[in-house]
Amino acid sequence: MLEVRNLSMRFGGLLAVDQVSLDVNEHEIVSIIGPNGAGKTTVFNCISGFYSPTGGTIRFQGEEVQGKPDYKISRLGMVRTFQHVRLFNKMTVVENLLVAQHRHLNTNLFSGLLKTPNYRQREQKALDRAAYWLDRVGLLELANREAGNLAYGQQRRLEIARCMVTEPTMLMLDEPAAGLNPAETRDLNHLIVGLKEDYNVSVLLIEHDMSLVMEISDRINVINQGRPLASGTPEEVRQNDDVIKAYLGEA
Ligand SMILES: Nc1ncnc2c1ncn2[C@@H]1O[C@H](COP(=O)(O)OP(=O)(O)OP(=O)(O)O)[C@@H](O)[C@H]1O
Repeated sequence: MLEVRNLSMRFGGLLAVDQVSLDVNEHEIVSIIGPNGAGKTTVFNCISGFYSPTGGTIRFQGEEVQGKPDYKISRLGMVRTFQHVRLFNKMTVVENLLVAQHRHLNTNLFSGLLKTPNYRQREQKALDRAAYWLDRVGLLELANREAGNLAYGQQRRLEIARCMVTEPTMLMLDEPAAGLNPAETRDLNHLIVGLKEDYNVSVLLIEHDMSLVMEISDRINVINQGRPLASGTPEEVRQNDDVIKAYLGEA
């Protein structure tokens, strides 16, 4: 469903991403790993429309999307989280999920002002979806808390719920386990696998926590200094000499 070919991104004199190709098929969890500064987040930013890549093509469900703005890409069904949590801290937990749906649906201003029956119906559906996802990620009891007051692990789950209320077909997670304790990381593992199994979303994941990556990934792409280093199943990548060298070099 996602097909990235020869993706490149140059920032002035720095070639941060150099000819990276990767695929995500339906019903797959695919990870991107690599040492710090390898270019993982830049790849994400190009795919999700935050950057316009300087080279290569990105096809999502057959359509070329490179250079399209992020809101258009998310409406095609590809949504992401960020390395650093980006919630509306002063809004409540449930409001965060309602705003996400409004932005996604491009709600017509006039139908909103006039509160047409159709608008009310959509509002109710948005609320139902928000409640459903809060329950699914274990935050329903905290629906009316300010998002900024949640514990860090809860904020991470809320971010995932915020993606899921828009009913994506592909979820992109940028270091979702960063800052989580081992128990929270285990819960996250179950949550991500559950999203794939129960809602048929494909997942593209950047993650430094190797045990999580190895456990849940169907395939892994390794990049190093912007360039593709290896790809394959967790077992293949684990045994790849270049990968071992790159990681030992970093340590
Ligand atoms: N907007 C930007 N302008 C200039 N350089 C950038 C920009 N974004 C990233 N870079 C550079 O591109 C390179 C790759 O960065 P990137 O954040 O993609 O790496 P990463 O693999 O995600 O790293 P980490 O694991 O530390 O998050 C780095 O050298 C970084 O400094």
